[in-house]
Amino acid sequence: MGSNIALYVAISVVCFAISKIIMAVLCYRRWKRRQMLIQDSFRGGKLVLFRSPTIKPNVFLKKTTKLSNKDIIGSGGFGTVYKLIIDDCIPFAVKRLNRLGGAADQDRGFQRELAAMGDIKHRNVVSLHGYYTAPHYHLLIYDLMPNGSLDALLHGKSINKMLLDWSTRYKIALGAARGISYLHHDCIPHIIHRDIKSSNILLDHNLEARVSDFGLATLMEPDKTHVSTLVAGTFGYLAPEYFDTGKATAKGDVYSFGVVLLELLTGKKPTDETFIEEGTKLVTWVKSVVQDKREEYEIDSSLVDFPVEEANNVFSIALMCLEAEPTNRPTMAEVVKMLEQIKPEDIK
Ligand SMILES: Nc1ncnc2c1ncn2[C@@H]1O[C@H](COP(=O)(O)OP(=O)(O)OP(=O)(O)O)[C@@H](O)[C@H]1O
Repeated sequence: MGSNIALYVAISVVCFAISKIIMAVLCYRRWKRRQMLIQDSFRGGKLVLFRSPTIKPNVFLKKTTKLSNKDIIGSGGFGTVYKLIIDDCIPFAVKRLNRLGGAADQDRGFQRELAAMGDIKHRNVVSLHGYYTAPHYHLLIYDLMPNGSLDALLHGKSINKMLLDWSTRYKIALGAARGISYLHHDCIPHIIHRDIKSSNILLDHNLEARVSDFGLATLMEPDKTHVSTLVAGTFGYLAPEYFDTGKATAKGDVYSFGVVLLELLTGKKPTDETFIEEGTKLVTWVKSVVQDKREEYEIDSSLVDFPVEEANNVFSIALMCLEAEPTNRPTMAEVVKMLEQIKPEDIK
């Protein structure tokens, strides 16, 4: 009897171990299939594509390594961004990062991070298609967002601002909130963006928001990230506690998102003198606007026709996000729910 039990236990343990090994092999094979690696012996680099089976890797490699100044669409604290068109019709944005001369194991960490970023797929997050790594630089390959950044639309040429009517602004706010909420709550491990701002909210052909640059702050060495940055993040968007602790948190992202909401509502930059007049902090300013019921008068003057109650509700959400005490701020999942309640008929 006793020996029968021992036999059953042994068989169960062996079956369990075999099933785990089979699962691991299947996962590895699936992962291998999803990643395509091409060695570039000419430049001593390699191209890794996560999920672009329709594109011939050699065409990709040739075009990616031939980008020039005429292809530049912008530049930021991390590097220069180029437009890359494959087969005359498939557009990508390629971000060039200068290498920090890291050791081989640092490089492996970098590549692991990129592979994890490549796994992230959400309609409000800019997808990473792959990367090219060479001795002196890295190239990150993203979807190209044809309508550029929210920052450029809001604060660039005034003609562009006409695209941003009230329902578009609401759609952008909700989309960006969903993208950040996905990074915070649904990605394993959870991702803190660390640099939420209007120039990192890009817009697709339907003016749907896509959060970009997630993970970059952690990929790059802190002191190499941004000129206007204390450690990571951008002045005007940083939560007050960050100046004391230097620690990036999900509630810090919530604060930065509150600043973006204010930008959408008022059309002003977070560094606008209205917000910093005589030492007035952003949160104090919003609080006084909401308490004195002045929201309507602070709305962007280029918004001629908008539902006042909806705008007031967005103001109140911004105020909650900008609470000085991080624990008093809502989570991004709660922000999404509150925004959805403003226009329940519009929710898709
Ligand atoms: N995937 C993309 N599609 C279209 N344009 C993009 C894309 N990624 C970046 N850009 C544009 O390239 C420019 C530089 O972007 P980048 O992210 O390097 O800098 P930034 O966000 O302005 O500043 P920072 O580096 O401080 O985050 C911006 O004008 C941005 O709109």
